[in-house]
This record gives sequence, C-alpha cells and structure tokens, in this order.
Amino acid sequence: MISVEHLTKHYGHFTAVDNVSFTAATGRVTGFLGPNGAGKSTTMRIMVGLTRPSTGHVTISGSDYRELVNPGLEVGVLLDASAQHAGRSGREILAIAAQTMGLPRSRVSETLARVGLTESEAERRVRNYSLGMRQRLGLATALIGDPQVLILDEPANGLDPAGIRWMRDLLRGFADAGGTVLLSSHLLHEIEVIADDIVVIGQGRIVAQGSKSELLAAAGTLVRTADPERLARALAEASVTTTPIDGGLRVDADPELVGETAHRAGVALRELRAADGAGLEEMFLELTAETAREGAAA
Ligand SMILES: Nc1ncnc2c1ncn2[C@@H]1O[C@H](COP(=O)(O)OP(=O)(O)OP(=O)(O)O)[C@@H](O)[C@H]1O
Repeated sequence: MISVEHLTKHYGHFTAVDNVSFTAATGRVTGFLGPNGAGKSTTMRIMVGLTRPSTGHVTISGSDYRELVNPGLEVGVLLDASAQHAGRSGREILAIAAQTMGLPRSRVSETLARVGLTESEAERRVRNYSLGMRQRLGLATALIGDPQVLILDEPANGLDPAGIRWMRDLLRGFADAGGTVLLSSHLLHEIEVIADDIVVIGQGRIVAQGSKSELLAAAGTLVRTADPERLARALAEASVTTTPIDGGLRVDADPELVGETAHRAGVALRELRAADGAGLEEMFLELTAETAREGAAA
C-alpha cells in the first residue's frame, strides 16, 4: 500500500503540489490522472525520495522509501523511460540492475520475456529503441526485483492500443497477485482502460478520487431533445440538477426518472442514456482547458 498524507511542495512562490492525500491500495491498480503540469511527477518523485516535500509525507508498505535497504526488491519505479543509458543494450541495463540488487543473472532473461522484449531486441542499444520498447525495458527494470509495489510515471506513453491492453493485463496480474500499482497518465482513456481506482489531480490539488465504477456511476444521465429548456424547467421543479450540453442536458438523476419527467412535461426525447464516464470526462476537460488557458497566457 502507498499512503500519501498532506503532501505539499512549493517552488519559490509556486505551489506544485497542494495538500495532496490519497492511498493506493494493495491488490488494486490506482490511476493518477491529471493534465500536463498538474503535479503528478512531482508527487511521484517525492514518493521515491528524489524530491523533498515542503510538508507532508509518504509511506510505502509502512516505510519511508529512503529507509529501504534494497529498495528495488520492494518498490519498482519507472519515472522516465528515456532516462536509460542510450549506449547500453537492454540486456546490459537489466544485468546491471540485477547485479545492483544482488539478483541471479537468470532473472534478466525471465524479465525480458515478462515484458515481451525478444532476445534480439535485448541485444540492441537503447538509442535504437522505439518509445514503446523503452517503456517495456523501463517496466522490466521496475519488475526485476520482484517488488510488491510499482510506481510508474506515464508508462503507457508511446504504446499503441495493443500495447496498452498488454500493459493492462500485466498490471492486472501483478495486482491480483497481491501487488500495489500506482500509475500516472494525462489521458483519461488510458486510465479508464487500466485502473481500478482513480485519483484526479489538477493544479496541484486532488479534485476527485474513488473507484472507477463509483466515478463513472456518478455521471448521471445524458438526454437530448428539441426543447432542452422546457425539460430543464420540469426537472428543476422535481429538484433535479441539470447541466446544458450540446443539444441536450446532463442530468444528476437516473434515466428512468428523466424519462418519466419528460413524459409528464410532454417533451419528446431524441436520446436518453446513462452518461457512463461523461461526468469524469467533462471534469477532466475543464481541468485541461484551465491549464491550456494558462499555457496560452504564458
Ligand atoms: N524543479 C522545479 N522547479 C520549479 N517548478 C517546477 C519544478 N518541477 C516541477 N515544477 C512545476 O511544478 C508543476 C507540476 O509539475 P509536474 O511535472 O509534477 O506535473 P505533471 O502533472 O507530472 O505534468 P506532466 O504530465 O506534464 O509531466 C509544473 O508547473 C512544473 O513547471
């Protein structure tokens, strides 16, 4: 388990991480989702002792990362797949990792097979690797010590859709065997595919967290009609909150109630369905738009 408690990081007057608390539970894949610059990497660097927090702290399986004697045996870390020595082959990089952790050399071939790198790919220098191959090698370095916890910053970056499904299955197997996985992404879709639990961060703050099913179920109903204003008035009379969307409404109620209310109000519907994920997507787009505006202003 990873426990993040009231973490704050200031850079001068800028607050990159602002009172962030969450846990990544054992047996679950937790997705850490946020737009560029939201504070994901800073939080993960603090977790593994590379950046000091201004306040707050993180424990991994009850310990501070910096107290671990042989950290690679307990926590597998992938922060930047491009940071691997470009002049070495994949096999050499894994052999060095195995040696540093005091592992038998046989672990190198086993781990290469686990991440789907062939023997001939492993002989190539990393400078000739695609981004997807670097991610697989980075994941291999994280896995080689057979840790219980994985901390992965944007591990799906550069993977094609089949690669993302492959990673989902690998991380699913890891969590089902009792492991803890925390992975970050700036893409909602990746997190939806891979994660069981989701923590959403925007501008250094946690803006939502829960299981994927909870967050998706909270999305309500999508309804389209030629007369959304009239339907919104009828729903408001029933004390139901609505949000206008293109050609209709997002409603904080189940589709049955929306259909009955529309029928009573004499409003013909064009579409009525559970808004799976739409609430999360809207919230995420708002976060992204705010960041994009900041970027434009800068
Ligand atoms: N060493 C530093 N000095 C000053 N500001 C920093 C430093 N490191 C990060 N920041 C700022 O902190 C904010 C959060 O950055 P961080 O890299 O944690 O975001 P992120 O969510 O990982 O984004 P991305 O998806 O782009 O990697 C950004 O505005 C960044 O510019």
